[in-house]
Amino acid sequence: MLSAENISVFRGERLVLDEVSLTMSAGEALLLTGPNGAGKSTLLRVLAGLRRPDAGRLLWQNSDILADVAMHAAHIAYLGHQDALKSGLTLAENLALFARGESLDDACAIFDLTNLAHVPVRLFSAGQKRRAALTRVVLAQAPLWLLDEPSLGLDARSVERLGIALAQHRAAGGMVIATTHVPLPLDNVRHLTLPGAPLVDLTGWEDVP
Ligand SMILES: Nc1ncnc2c1ncn2[C@@H]1O[C@H](COP(=O)(O)OP(=O)(O)OP(=O)(O)O)[C@@H](O)[C@H]1O
Repeated sequence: MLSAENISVFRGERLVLDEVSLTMSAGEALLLTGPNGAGKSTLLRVLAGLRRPDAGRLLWQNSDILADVAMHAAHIAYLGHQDALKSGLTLAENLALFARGESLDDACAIFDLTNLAHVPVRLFSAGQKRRAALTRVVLAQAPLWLLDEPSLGLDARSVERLGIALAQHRAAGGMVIATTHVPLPLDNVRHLTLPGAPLVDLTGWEDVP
């Protein structure tokens, strides 16, 4: 369903991803691992269509994703390091922006946020914000979840809930690609380890958006 072929990305003059390839089919899960700076988040952003690769091909059901990145947005739910919630709005208001007919009460219960439904998100703790952002991922009803360190800041019970959400998504034919530095509650998962640079080489360092 998703295929990435020989993806290369430069940041400044530095080759961050060097001909990375992967394929994903319905129900599969892939963990991206590797040291800090290896390019895991960069690869997720490329797969989300948020960053164009410098070389390589991205295919969704054999169609070129890069030819119509806007259309690809409907296939994915992306969770970055930032939780991308509107801090002045309550949780229910944030979720209402994404709900497609689902009950907001049911949505708030997925990560046990019912008691916070009408609290402005700016008052949430880091873990509560992460749970809210994960709720949004579930509500997106997208076949491909791209999750950058999804368990960051979660307590043990919330990690369990994440495991349930991931399993339900996969059982319904969904796919998951996640970066992580810690074990995630995922059965039957493949791993792709990005090697990272052997040395910190600041030659050619440049701030690139
Ligand atoms: N704005 C930027 N300009 C230039 N290079 C950058 C910029 N942001 C990140 N990089 C470089 O891109 C490389 C890949 O970063 P990326 O965030 O994808 O790594 P990562 O594997 O997700 O790391 P971590 O485990 O720390 O989250 C790093 O070597 C980093 O130095």
